[in-house]
Amino acid sequence: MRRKLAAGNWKMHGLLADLSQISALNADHPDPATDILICPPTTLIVPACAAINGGAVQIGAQDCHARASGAFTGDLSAVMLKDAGATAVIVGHSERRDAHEESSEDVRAKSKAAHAAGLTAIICLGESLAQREAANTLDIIAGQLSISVPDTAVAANTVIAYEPCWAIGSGLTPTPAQIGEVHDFIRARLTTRFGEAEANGMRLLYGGSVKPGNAAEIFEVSNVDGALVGGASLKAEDFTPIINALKAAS
Ligand SMILES: O=C[C@H](O)COP(=O)(O)O
Repeated sequence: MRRKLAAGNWKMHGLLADLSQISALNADHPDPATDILICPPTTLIVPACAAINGGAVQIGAQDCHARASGAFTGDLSAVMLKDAGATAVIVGHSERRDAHEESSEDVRAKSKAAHAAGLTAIICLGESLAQREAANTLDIIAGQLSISVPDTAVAANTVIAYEPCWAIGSGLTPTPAQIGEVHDFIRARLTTRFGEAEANGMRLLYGGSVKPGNAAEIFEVSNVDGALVGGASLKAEDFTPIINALKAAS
């Protein structure tokens, strides 16, 4: 049985004063039936780990460099993120694929670096609106999946997040049938590549405008093992109902 995962991606939001939101989540979910992960901006990883103080909430990062160290001004390696207290790192988010022109080859290299550092890689995939309207969604997902996921992936170190670009921050969400189609497809592809035992253990998250009001319906969809949540993860009062909906679906 896969453990459910509620992951929050704070993106470029959050100051020291906002650590109180992480403390509140930590206090409200002392022994979660689901895994809870917050990926704050990198500046908050160390103080967030201190705020959690051994509690159940885990702290992750939003990106890493593919190399462990070197002359890469402004970059951070997976080894550094692990050293700071992160347990996971998001790679291949569409905002990085778009704004930083990251390719699926880049994402694979970053995922490999995450694995080598002992971090869980949360590998993001998703189609644009034009690609969905052209009925190319599954082809796009197949291509991103096969290139972005490295051979070092196993159930214990890899999470796949399906995030349709057009659903991110837009208030739009695919129908449950559309989400289920993509998640079932991803599971089948992972099974072909990694074998049933390993693929069955890999968690698949849905991301894109998950809110307290639609979370329960999304978590009923087959092969949805949790969510990667942006805006609604910033406040504990918004994220907690999503976590509770996930627990209820477990
Ligand atoms: O990583 C999170 C996703 O981009 C979803 O963001 P959102 O929940 O604000 O739509």
